[in-house]
Amino acid sequence: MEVVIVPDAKAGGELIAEAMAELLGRKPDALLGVATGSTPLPVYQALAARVRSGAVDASRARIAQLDEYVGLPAEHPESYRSVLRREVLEPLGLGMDAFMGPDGTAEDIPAACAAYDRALTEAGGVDLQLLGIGTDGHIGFNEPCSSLASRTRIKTLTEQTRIDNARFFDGDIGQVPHHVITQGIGTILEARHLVLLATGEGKAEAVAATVEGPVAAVCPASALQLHPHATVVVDEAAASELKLADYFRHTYAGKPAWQGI
Ligand SMILES: N[C@@H]1[C@@H](O)[C@H](O)[C@@H](COP(=O)(O)O)O[C@@H]1O
Repeated sequence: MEVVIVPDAKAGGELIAEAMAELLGRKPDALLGVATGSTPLPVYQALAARVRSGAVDASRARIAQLDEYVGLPAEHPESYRSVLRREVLEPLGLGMDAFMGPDGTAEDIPAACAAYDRALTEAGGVDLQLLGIGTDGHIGFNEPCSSLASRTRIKTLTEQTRIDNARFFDGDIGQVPHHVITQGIGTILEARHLVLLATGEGKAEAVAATVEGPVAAVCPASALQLHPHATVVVDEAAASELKLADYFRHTYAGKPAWQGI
């Protein structure tokens, strides 16, 4: 696992957008796995800016969703499908034909989950999966004690995650769904490159457990330690609990620029 400590969220966004740009340069129809939440927004903004300036051609990019609320109609402004249309697809100039995601309103949720796992495989697999992290160490919506081998399935949100996400629902926890569909940890680990971005002090403990703790289902993000190409990008605040911060700084500073992340 590589840990890159950047000065701030904007720098993190630029670094990851550059990795996506490089990927699209060598594989124009790359399948980009994207996450919701506030953390990844600087990545999407930086990538969209490169597309607008002509530095990147994203016209053949494909976008795969990580997780979704169960029961919110697709057109609800806070369904993750709507969020990704607004924050990722439209800014990149992509239509919904470039998008794949699980159906949170399906009558048969287990069948919809299995269909999504199959669709990801049939699409050739995710090339680069961008992840955020919950304050409890969740990735996607894989809450603590999720199986590290899990596939896409329905999960129940913890109270803490519903409190954290209430800000997207007028601060009203009553509006935050209890159930979600999420790519499983086993599904996520099949992506070719995992890039986790964490910013702010609120994520420092979860980041330390992810990077320096044991691989344990109680911290789902620690499963990244099992992946051959995982990059954790953190700002100074999110890095503040890392015991090996100086080592990570030193290693990254000595890395040849052509290697990217
Ligand atoms: N399902 C999403 C996660 O994918 C995201 O990583 C997390 C953190 O969000 P934020 O980046 O806003 O802190 O929120 C939600 O729970």
